[in-house]
Order: sequence, then structure tokens, then C-alpha cells
Amino acid sequence: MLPIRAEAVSYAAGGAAILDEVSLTIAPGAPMLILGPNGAGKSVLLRLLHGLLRPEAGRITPAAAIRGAMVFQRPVLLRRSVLANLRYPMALAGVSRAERLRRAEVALAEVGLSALAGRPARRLSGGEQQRLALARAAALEPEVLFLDEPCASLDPAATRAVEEIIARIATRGTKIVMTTHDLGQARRLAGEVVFLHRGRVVESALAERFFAGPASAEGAAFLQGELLW
Ligand SMILES: Nc1ncnc2c1ncn2[C@@H]1O[C@H](COP(=O)(O)OP(=O)(O)OP(=O)(O)O)[C@@H](O)[C@H]1O
Repeated sequence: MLPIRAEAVSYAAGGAAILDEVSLTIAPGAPMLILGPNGAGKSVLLRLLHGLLRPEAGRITPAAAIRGAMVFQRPVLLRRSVLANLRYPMALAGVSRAERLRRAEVALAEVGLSALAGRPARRLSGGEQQRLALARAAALEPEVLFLDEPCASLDPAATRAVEEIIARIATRGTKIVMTTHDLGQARRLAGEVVFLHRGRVVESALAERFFAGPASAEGAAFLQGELLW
């Protein structure tokens, strides 16, 4: 699946341009953080890269229907047990029964939910639900995992727990591509940064370089908290 290449990808909705000739390459390595002010087009870009939306112009390769796995800001869980939520997508993906059991057990332990395996998933707390959503995606052992503001509705402790899980998934070789509004979180997790502003990629850089001093005026203003949209 990797590298995934977006070449001059444009997208519009309701007559308004949302993404304008966006090009980027997702290659194996440390997490890619897509940053930018509200409305920059981050979520739309993530959905295009995953395959939930089709570009109106330009192309994304490989041309699979769906690329990798995705976790949303609010997890979409089945009205079933924690364990059933974990196993179901693996069954759809054709993972054998024995392997499903093994991976589910490992995944639950990794996100600290082993004791809650039999609970109805929708009764978990917000933080637990997001940990379950991550475990469910990771159990598919995707080459690339897209995360759209996975900590947006979590408190600081739950956020840290989710960050640790993301970092662990990344060290196992899954490429993380994620959006966040939390610059502290971006600094902690990012290997590379794609900075989006009004539907365009303004900068694409190693995280260290971007945070030490963005090359663009927009990037600098964004880090100062002075770029509102
Ligand atoms: N289906 C749609 N129809 C019309 N406009 C849309 C649609 N989806 C997104 N937009 C618009 O496209 C722009 C980019 O939206 P997107 O959600 O990708 O931004 P974002 O960078 O993720 O923003 P935020 O940081 O606020 O989540 C916004 O102006 C939004 O209103």
C-alpha cells in the first residue's frame, strides 16, 4: 500500500473549493501530522487519502477503494460487547478465527481494556471508547492508519493514554497519518508535518524543522496562535 501518493488532488463541495492541487507522499516512517487552522481541509484530505471520498481532479495511488484503516473523532461502535467490536472487522477482513482471538486478546491488553471485554462497548467512557476504536483498527494490522482528531473530546489523562497507544502502534511499523489541533500533541508524536492552509499544502517538512522555525509566514503565524482560518 505504501507509498501512497496524492498528485495535484482537488476537491470542492457546494461550489466552493476545499482542496486545491494538494500533492504529498505517505511513506513508511514516523507519524505524519496534518496541521492547519479550522476549515483548512484537513478532515477532507484524510478522507480522500483513506478512500472515503474521491478526488475531483488529480489522483491518489494506489487506486484502492479503501486505503488502510481510519479512526474518527467520535468512535463508531457496534451495539455489542467490547470483544465483539474488536473481532467483527477482523472477520470481515478474513482473519482466521484462532488469529482473531489471539489478536483481540493482545489488542485489549495493549489498550488496558482486558477487564472490560464483556461490557457493552457503547457504555464505555469516551476515553475507553477511543482506546477500543484504536485497538480495533490496530488489530487489522494496517500498513497505514488515519486518525482524525482522535483526542478532540478527551481530557488530558485520556489524551495521554491515547497518545501512548498511537506511539506504540507507530513503532510496530504502521504508518500514522493524523490531524490534531493540539500542538503539544503534534510535537510529541510527529515525525513529519504537512501544514495545510485554505486547502493548499503550504509546507511539508520534518517535524523538528517545522517546529524549530516554519519556512512560511503562515506556518509561523499558526504556531504563534495568530492564524485564525
Ligand atoms: N460535504 C461538504 N460540503 C460542503 N462543505 C464542506 C463539506 N465538507 C467540508 N466542507 C468544508 O470544507 C472546508 C474544510 O473542511 P474540513 O473539515 O476538512 O476542515 P478541517 O481543516 O478539518 O477543519 P477543523 O480543523 O475545523 O476540523 C470547511 O470550510 C468545510 O465547511
